[in-house]
Amino acid sequence: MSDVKEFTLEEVTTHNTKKDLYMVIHDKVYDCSSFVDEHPGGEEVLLDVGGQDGTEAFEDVGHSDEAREILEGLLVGNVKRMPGDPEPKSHAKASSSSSSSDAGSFGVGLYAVILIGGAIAYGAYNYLQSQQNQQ
Ligand code: HEM
Repeated sequence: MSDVKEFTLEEVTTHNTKKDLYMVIHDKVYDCSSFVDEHPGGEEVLLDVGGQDGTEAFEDVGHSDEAREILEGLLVGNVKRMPGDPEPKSHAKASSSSSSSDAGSFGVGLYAVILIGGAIAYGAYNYLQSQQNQQ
């Protein structure tokens, strides 16, 4: 795709039939018409978000890298935001990155607790052993 076009959200909404199916994902416009029949998740779900912002639907499924590669091949342009257009749906992206960082800090915290707990247990064991040896 050498010529990257710009589409307003209004233009995208007109492409909402099986034969002419556009979808917005992360503020880019994809022409899914050729892929509808091949979609492993079925055509229904694609038709549901046809002409709309499918970012959340796409991200919620947790599509593979392969799916993202296919998506790149379907790219036809960028979204041109007009005043009054809804905000880009970056929800899924933002929440997944924040939740993964939450999970990350929780993981580190848990790791620290296990390490410190282990160290205390080891110390207590050594202490008891030395007490026993003294008797
Ligand atoms: C043009 C956009 C899309 C492309 C290129 C695409 C591509 C794919 C691919 C390649 C798979 C196979 C599994 C994987 O590799 O992740 C898949 C599975 C799936 N997709 Fe999509 N998808 C798109 C949009 C959507 C949307 C908007 C939905 C809405 C919910 C959706 C729902 C699903 C579901 C539910 C599966 C799982 C099917 C199963 O494992 O039984 N997909 N998709």
